[in-house]
This record gives sequence, C-alpha cells and structure tokens, in this order.
Amino acid sequence: MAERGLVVSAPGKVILHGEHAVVHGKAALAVALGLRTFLCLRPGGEERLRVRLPGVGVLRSWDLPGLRALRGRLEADFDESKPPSAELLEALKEFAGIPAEASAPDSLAILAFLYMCLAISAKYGDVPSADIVVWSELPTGAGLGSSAAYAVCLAAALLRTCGAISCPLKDGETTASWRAEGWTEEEMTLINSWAFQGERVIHGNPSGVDNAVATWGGALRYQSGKIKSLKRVPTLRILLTNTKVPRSTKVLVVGVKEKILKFPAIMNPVLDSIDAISQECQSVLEAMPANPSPEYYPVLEELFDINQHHLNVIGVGHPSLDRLCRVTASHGLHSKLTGAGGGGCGITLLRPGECPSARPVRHGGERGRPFLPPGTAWLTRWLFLPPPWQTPPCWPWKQPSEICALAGLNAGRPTSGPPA
Ligand SMILES: Nc1ncnc2c1ncn2[C@@H]1O[C@H](COP(=O)(O)OP(=O)(O)O)[C@@H](O)[C@H]1O
Ligand SMILES: C[C@@](O)(CCOP(=O)(O)O)CC(=O)O
Ligand SMILES: [Mg+2]
Repeated sequence: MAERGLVVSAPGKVILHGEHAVVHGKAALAVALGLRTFLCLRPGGEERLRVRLPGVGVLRSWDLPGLRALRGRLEADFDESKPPSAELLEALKEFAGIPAEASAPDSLAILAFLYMCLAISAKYGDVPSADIVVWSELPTGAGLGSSAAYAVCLAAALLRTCGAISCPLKDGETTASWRAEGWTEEEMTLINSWAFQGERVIHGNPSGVDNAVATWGGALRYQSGKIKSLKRVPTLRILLTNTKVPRSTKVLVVGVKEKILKFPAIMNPVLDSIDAISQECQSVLEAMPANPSPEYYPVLEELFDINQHHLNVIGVGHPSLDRLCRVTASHGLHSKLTGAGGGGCGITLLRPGECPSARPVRHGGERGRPFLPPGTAWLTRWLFLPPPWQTPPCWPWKQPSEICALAGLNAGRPTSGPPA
C-alpha cells in the first residue's frame, strides 16, 4: 500500500461551546464538519521529498541525504511527549530558509511538515522518498480546524509510510469499510497524538480538541485530553458564516493567556462560566429528542448569547462577528463565534422549520442595505447537526474528485485509500 502510495482525508470541525476555555482545562463540545482536507502521497523515484500545499502557496523539495543529516543532528530533540523546543523549531526554520519570526501560513505549514516528517521517521523508519500534495475544502485560518485536519492527514500518511500503522485496505481493494477494516483504536490514538504535535508547531499551545475531532469524527466532549463521544445528540441546524476576516489561532490563544495573567480574578470566573455553559449545553442536548421541537431552543439560544459575550470579554471578538450577531438577531436568530475568533467563522442556531433550504445563501441587508461589506464575499452555508455530521457507519473510500463532488455534508473520521 505505502509502496503504491495512498490518499488520506480528515474533517474540519465546529466548536459549539468551550473554545479558548478548553486550552485552560475547561470542557468543549465539538462536532466534525463535512468539509475535509485530503493528502495524496506517491512514492518518488529519486532520493527526494517533494511537498505541494496549494492552499498556502507552497511548493518545496528537499534531497533525502540533506533531510537525513538534519534528522541525525536533531534526533535527541524529537520527544513526542513534549512541545517541540524553540531550538528545534529554529533549526528547522534555518534549514527551510524561514526567517526566525515568520508566522505566515506557508511558513507554519512547512515547519509542521518538516517537524512531523523528521520526528515520525526518526522513530519509525526512514525519511520517505515521495511526492506529497495536501489540499482542502476548508478555509484556512477561519476557525474550522484546518490546521488540525492538515496535521491528522500528515500524521496518518507518514505513520503509514513508515510502517507504524497498518494499511486499512486489503490488497486489490479500492474501498474500505471504515469500522470493519479501518485502523484500530490504538492506531487512531497514535495518529491523534502525532497530529497533536503538528498542532503544537502551528498553534503553540493547543488544547487537543481539534485534532481529536479530526481523528475520531462525530460529536464529542473534550476536556484535558479526555475524549467522550456524544452518543445521543439531536439533529440541530446550524448556519455557518465565514466573515473572511483573517486571523491566527496562535496569536489569539497567546492574547487570552496574557489577559488571564493580567486579570486572573476577573478572567478565571469567565472561563468557569464558559465551562458551565458547555456542561449545560451537553445536558440540554442529551435531554432533547432526535428531532427536537421549538420549546428546547430558548435555552440553547441563550447559551449562545452568553458565551458570545464571554468570548468578547476574553478579547477574541471582532466587529465582523458583532455584525453577524446583530444582523442575525434582527431576524430573531442567535449567533456566536466558533474556533479562535478574531474574525473567521460564526455559527447561528436555526429553529426547526426556519429556512429549509440547504443551499448557500446571501443574507438580505440591515434595513435594506446589503449585508455584505463592499468587496467582501461572505460565505454562508447551512449545516445540519447530526445525522450528517455523525460518523457514517461505513465510510466508503472514494476518488478525491468524487468526494469533493459530494454535497459536502458528510463528516467522519480520516479516510484512506490508494491514489487516483
Ligand atoms: N491545507 C493546508 N495546507 C497547508 N497548511 C495548512 C492547511 N490548512 C491549514 N494549514 C496550516 O494551518 C494554519 C491555520 O491554522 P489556524 O490558525 O489554527 O486556523 P484554523 O485551524 O482555524 O483553520 C495555516 O496558517 C497553515 O499553516
Ligand atoms: C481557540 C481553540 O480553542 C480552538 C482553535 O480552533 P481553530 O484553530 O480556530 O479552528 C484553541 C484550542 O483549543 O487549541
Ligand atoms: Mg487551528
């Protein structure tokens, strides 16, 4: 399989409640999204490793002797139980010709790639001679977990290529029944733990919720490394709006930390309150029938509102998100940011019977003015939470083009198969 190459994919996510607080040991509720990142790895003929990341404009290639020499020098620093050290990241930056302070999407993507490739091969095998391309249906840096989906794809492909995990397909097969023949629990845990290392390179101090949901799919509660899959979650309809305001999770997470250090007595109760919101939301969801009637919604809506205020208090709001909340409120709807905030995406809870269309929509304006700021395209998309978000009982492997052509609302665990 690794000799023939492989394609893997992993989903993005939406955080319902608990973003940022989860970095500080509180609970978060997250669900996998039907938008995915794909990775295709083909064995290369020459002694080279080539990587193409069209989403962040990267095309790089290194010769294997150079990578092996670098790996040899850094071998002692690859400790997967610890965050990658500053010295290790400096050495990788120097090798890749990335300036010391660079934090642009392409620089972080190359850094995470080099780190995972060298660290995984140092532990399990040789640096692969391969052509790797990663592409995504997810917007990058918009709160939908593109960094985690990228890291899960890299972890799964590199671990498989080094022989650390099995091939989920039998010889000659082109489709895999995910549950029957997919990776074992142990292999999934290994993928998740290496993806967490990749997230550490990109985010600095990730909680682990994003890589957990990109690895395991479905709906889950995450707290301090503990993953609990939510079995009984009703069908909720969520409108996802991308403000298209760029932001960096790493910068926002650092900002929250600084605020907590500056005003601990003020910020810690806010984090406790966000934690209580996640608990309350989980209780409400678990008490709701599969197809809930409107009387369940006022509490969920109020929790959205309260959490959005809290997220503004800890400094991760943005005028574009305020605008989303204001405009949706003028239609009687309740919204909050999702993911790191500071721009990116917001989610709006829809009651049953509201706007039945599943097509992307453009909002009408406030008092007749266009909702879209001039020159900006706001992406809106209806999402249904679950069943379409739940891990399908059997995920058939498809050609990437076929998967991309699907309606886009099938979420689940990473998939794997041979290249097209
Ligand atoms: N498809 C991709 N190819 C390469 N790098 C990616 C891809 N998707 C995400 N990344 C990396 O993840 C970073 C975005 O992560 P982050 O700021 O956490 O936002 P989010 O995870 O919400 O999309 C990008 O700057 C880039 O380095
Ligand atoms: C803000 C945070 O809670 C979620 C970040 O998600 P995203 O990278 O914005 O998709 C950070 C984390 O949990 O690691
Ligand atoms: Mg991220």
